[in-house]
Amino acid sequence: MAWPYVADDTSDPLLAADAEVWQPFTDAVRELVDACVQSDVDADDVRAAQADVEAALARLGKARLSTTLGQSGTVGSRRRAWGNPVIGVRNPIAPPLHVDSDPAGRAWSDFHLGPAYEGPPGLVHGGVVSLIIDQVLGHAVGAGRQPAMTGTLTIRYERGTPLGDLRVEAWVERREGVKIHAGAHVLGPDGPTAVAEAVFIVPRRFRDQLSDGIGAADQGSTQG
Ligand SMILES: CCCCC/C=C\C/C=C\C/C=C\C/C=C\CCCC(=O)SCCNC(=O)CCNC(=O)[C@H](O)C(C)(C)COP(=O)(O)OP(=O)(O)OC[C@H]1O[C@@H](n2cnc3c(N)ncnc32)[C@H](O)[C@@H]1OP(=O)(O)O
Repeated sequence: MAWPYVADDTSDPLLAADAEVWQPFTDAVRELVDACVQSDVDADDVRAAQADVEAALARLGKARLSTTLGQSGTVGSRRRAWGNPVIGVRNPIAPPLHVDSDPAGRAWSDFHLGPAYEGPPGLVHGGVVSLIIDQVLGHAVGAGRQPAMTGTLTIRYERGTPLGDLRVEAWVERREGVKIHAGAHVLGPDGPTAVAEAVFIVPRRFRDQLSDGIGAADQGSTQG
């Protein structure tokens, strides 16, 4: 199977200009989602707001991409992740996270989760915790420029993760051929709330393209 992205020739300045248009719009839709789960207005206001949203939908629906955003972007550019549900600049489902990483295989992010991510009362939905951990693990593994996918992800929920300000950290522990073992945790105000172990796999279809790095000596723990 070929590389899953359809590269285009959009320049970085054009992408940046595009992001400046879409970022504020996405932020506004995200606020709309928050209003949807928290507003306490009466039925007339809800119906009027619905008509406004339907008008916006009609305007946006005038043109549509023929592929998903993830497929249509240029490899190596920010656009590839614009639809991503954790970091995507065009996805209001994304909190969004800004993830930092280093070449040693560490990744981390300080982020905020509001009521749209609630599971148990006042706490983050466990699936959302998993979503965020998976993404940031992907950055830790991807920092070594390995095209790897999550093979197995095990999460131990130590205690409820409170809505609000949180931090996630992930690290590559070791490599065994095409398998990359990594760890992660989510930190709340009282310490770790969820601790994860993962095995990422360099998919069969990418192995031939990767002669460097794969099967290299163990990297050792890089937990910060
Ligand atoms: C893929 C394109 C990625 C390109 C990325 C490029 C650069 C990266 C840069 C930045 C990245 C930044 C952020 C990343 C963003 C987000 C991260 C989110 C990650 C995800 O959200 S990703 C979606 C969920 N993920 C899946 O959708 C996987 C579905 N699945 C498969 O696509 C296959 O199933 C696969 C590939 C897993 C294996 O298939 P395969 O054919 O390549 O494997 P094969 O049989 O050859 O096994 C070889 C050795 O791996 C062992 N092994 C096999 N499977 C295993 C498993 N599941 N767990 C543990 N070990 C496993 C065997 O036991 C054997 O081990 P041994 O050699 O010791 O016997």
